[in-house]
Amino acid sequence: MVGKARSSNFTLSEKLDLLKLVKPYVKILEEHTNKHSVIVEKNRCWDIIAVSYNAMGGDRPPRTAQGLRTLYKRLKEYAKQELLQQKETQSDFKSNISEPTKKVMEMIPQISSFCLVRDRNHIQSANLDEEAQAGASPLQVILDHRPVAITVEVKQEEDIHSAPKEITVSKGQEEEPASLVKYFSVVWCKASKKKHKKWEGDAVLIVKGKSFTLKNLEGKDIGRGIGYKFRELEKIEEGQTMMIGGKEIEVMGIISPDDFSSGRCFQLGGKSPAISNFCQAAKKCFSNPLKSVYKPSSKENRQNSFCNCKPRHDPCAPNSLVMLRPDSRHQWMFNKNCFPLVDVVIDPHLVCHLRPHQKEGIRFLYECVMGFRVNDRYGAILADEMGLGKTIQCISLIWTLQCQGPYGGKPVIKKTLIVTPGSLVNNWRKEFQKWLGSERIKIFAVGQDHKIEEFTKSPFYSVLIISYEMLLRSLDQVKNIKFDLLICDEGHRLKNSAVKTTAALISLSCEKRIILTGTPVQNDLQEFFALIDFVNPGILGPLSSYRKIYEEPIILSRQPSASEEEKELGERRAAELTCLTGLFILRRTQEVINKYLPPKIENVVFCQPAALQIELYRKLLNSRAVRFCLQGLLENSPHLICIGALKKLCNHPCLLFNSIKEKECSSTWDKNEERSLYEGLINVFPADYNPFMFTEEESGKLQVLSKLLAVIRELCPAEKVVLVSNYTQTLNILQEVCKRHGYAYTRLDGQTPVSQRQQIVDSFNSKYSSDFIFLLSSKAGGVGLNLIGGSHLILYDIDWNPATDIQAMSRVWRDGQKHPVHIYRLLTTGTIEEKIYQRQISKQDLSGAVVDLTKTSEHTQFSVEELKNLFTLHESSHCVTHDLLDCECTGGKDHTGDALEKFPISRSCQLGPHPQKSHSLKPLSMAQLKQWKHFSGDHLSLTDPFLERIRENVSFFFQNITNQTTAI
Ligand SMILES: Nc1ncnc2c1ncn2[C@@H]1O[C@H](COP(=O)(O)OP(=O)(O)OP(=O)(O)O)[C@@H](O)[C@H]1O
Ligand SMILES: [Mg+2]
Repeated sequence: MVGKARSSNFTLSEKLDLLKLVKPYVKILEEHTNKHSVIVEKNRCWDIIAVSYNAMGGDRPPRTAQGLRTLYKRLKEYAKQELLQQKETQSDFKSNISEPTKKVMEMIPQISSFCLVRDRNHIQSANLDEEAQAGASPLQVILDHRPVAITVEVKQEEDIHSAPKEITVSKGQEEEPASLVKYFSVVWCKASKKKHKKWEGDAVLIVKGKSFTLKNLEGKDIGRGIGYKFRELEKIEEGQTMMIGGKEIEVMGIISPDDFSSGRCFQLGGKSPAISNFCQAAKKCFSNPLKSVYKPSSKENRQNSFCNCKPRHDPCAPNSLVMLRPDSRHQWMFNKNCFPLVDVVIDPHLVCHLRPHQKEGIRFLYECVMGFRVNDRYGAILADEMGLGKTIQCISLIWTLQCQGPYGGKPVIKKTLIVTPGSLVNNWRKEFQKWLGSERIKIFAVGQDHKIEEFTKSPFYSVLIISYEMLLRSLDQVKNIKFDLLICDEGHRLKNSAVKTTAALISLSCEKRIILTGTPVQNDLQEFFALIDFVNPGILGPLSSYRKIYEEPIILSRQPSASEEEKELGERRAAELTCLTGLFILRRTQEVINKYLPPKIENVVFCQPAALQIELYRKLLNSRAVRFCLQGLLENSPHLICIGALKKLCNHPCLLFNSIKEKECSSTWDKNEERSLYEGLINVFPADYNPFMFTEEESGKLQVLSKLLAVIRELCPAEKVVLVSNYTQTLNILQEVCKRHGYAYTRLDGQTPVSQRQQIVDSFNSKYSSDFIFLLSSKAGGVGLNLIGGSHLILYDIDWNPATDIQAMSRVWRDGQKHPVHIYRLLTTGTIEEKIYQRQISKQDLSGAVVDLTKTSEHTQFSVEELKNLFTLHESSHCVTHDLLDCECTGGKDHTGDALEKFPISRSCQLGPHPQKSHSLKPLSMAQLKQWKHFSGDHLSLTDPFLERIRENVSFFFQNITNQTTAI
């Protein structure tokens, strides 16, 4: 398929592809061949090459069509030689070719590979691999598919520069046109009479009726005008040069509405990543085309290298997991020494343990880091939901790349760096040992007794595991080690490129980068950019253009006031962004492993507040501080102090008592906002109140908890409980309860030394452990932990951020869990806790609010209306959340609501509407909650023995069972 037939019908994308294709040729030819300044007029495709080059070049545009033709001839010659070469593989034909030509040739795979990517995505789907396999040389295939062989008609330079016509402003007589919108790709410069224009850049011209907008390729408006003669605007066509709004423009092509609304016309622009990276890639190609793939030394005998070209494991064995073979483009770039292709096969020792989604995940990671998926990009984001085994997928990848490779079987990597939260360093080490034993691979986990120097000195270790904190401290040492693969576990923390950790990781030169995260990465478009830019630097262009092209239209389209047009544009841009990034992001939901897991019984338990709590609550709501807040006097954020106090009270009144006493003693008490909140509150407590002698009866939730622990102990004596709170002080109270009841416990919170964390986890998970309770501060160290020793998890308090709670709840229901899992989420009826829960499940749906693991309630913004709602106590309701569901049941019998949806289904992802899956770990929505079984505490026959025993203090339950077939 030589491109003749397509010469006159090129889309903008194709033209720009072509520009990228030819630009380096022009440059090189300009340096090394005779310069013939010939203007190409008729064929706009060639023209755009010359013009755009001109826009980037010096004063006098080269416009060297002749040079291009010479180049094309050379390419053809080269192709011929290449074919000959297939017959005489031993001789090194390249040595006969002159230096500049050689350079051009070396660039061919880079250039054409770029075209392949674009072809696949946007232009056509030429099956190059198939043709390559059918015997054509890679180069021949590439040449045949590139739109290079087009007819060139040459005109004299003088012909082209007729004076541009000025588009005239309408005198107001014209009738209003139909608002058809047209888009054009143009080059522009300031108006001048010079013959040889110095084009200043590419742009997109949008013409609508009598008005126009000119946007540069970063999406910024650089010109606007209204009141033009629409008949003239309507007539604009390809090739036309004109003056508009004080700028001279030349129309290079028509942009389809589709290319505009997807934003594709901007991606391919002059300063866009595509070009700059392409140029970089071309440069790199001259220096070291093999990159980190094994490169034989010049002395190395090819014969020798061929010795180990058998696959390490049998690719034909039943159940073998064989990786994708590199395509012709990849071979061309990375197998310059023509090593034989060897199948990369995952070690069967691992494969026998892998779940199907994990096999798919390994294939995905392999293709990303090898650069199979996106040309010259080696990054990936594995965003599987929590507990899906991201660790084993990475271990399989590391082990494979370290021992194998597609070219002559040579290993692709030598050293891997794994950066992870401190509490997971040892978990990684253990997982390596679990899946590979201690002989196959030598792992070094940096810790107090294991200094990084040991790793540097020893040739045995190939994997370094280090915490984010330690990485910062020993960055200089880490930088001195050459790592070929970098894995960032719980990598959503890299979402802010300004933070030190991200900057440190960016400074490592490793190209193959993987981010692992169980938290959705698409909640916030800027954070999304940071993560993408980390794994595949520059792929979305500079942040400024990303904002204009994607973020702004997408966010605008989500505003309630968005016009149909804005909505459509936003959706298209979101779809395009998903499509662009989807090649290297993989996310699977919990559903894929549900079938391997025991049942999960999830309960939301609404606990009646104790009398003392109600009294204190009323008093707090009547305080001056709360009244100020409701008047909108929110300077110094007094509302956050009020919220904090109410939350403490819900956990236990003694926490509030402690706070008041603490403040009373502090020197700033008089000036403190807290004074207006706490005034008179101490009198509500009994005169001899001693917070250390707190009782369970003083807190509704504590009463329920205490009963719950007793019934678990009684009904399932062999099972254990994970008890979660986000507050250390609350954990102290829970710990005291354990002591009082004689329950053996262990505890992990922010203060637990990193070196001890894994030991604590292991000991709890061990069947020999006598611990009944694991006290966990979820925020301080919950991420990534496996607490499968526990089969009951109680969430004592609620966080604003649903992700924090989901993180905590995912610790027990995961691979390896033997018992049915019971999850209890305790909320105090009618209080702020219910409101936070509602906000988690409904408010965030409506606003599309962004959740952030690192942000605390201190960052939460509220309107006065919202504060009014937060600062209301609903004393007479059994469950305000149920009241909001619009459910006609009275809670008197088991009820599963109908599908009536008052609230929209949760959408945690900003990149387009995704259907909510019931078992995925996304925050629950109101509509889904309504589907849960629900009943009031005085319901007559509770079938759940655990709930039966705690009902006395409970006003309402919601229950949902996953994997019900085998439940309880
Ligand atoms: N194929 C498997 N067979 C048995 N157990 C498995 C398998 N895959 C993973 N596991 C176990 O499942 C548990 C969870 O795996 P892992 O810690 O890798 O999850 P994750 O995806 O990293 O979750 P998180 O996002 O919470 O960190 C681990 O104990 C792991 O050993
Ligand atoms: Mg993990």
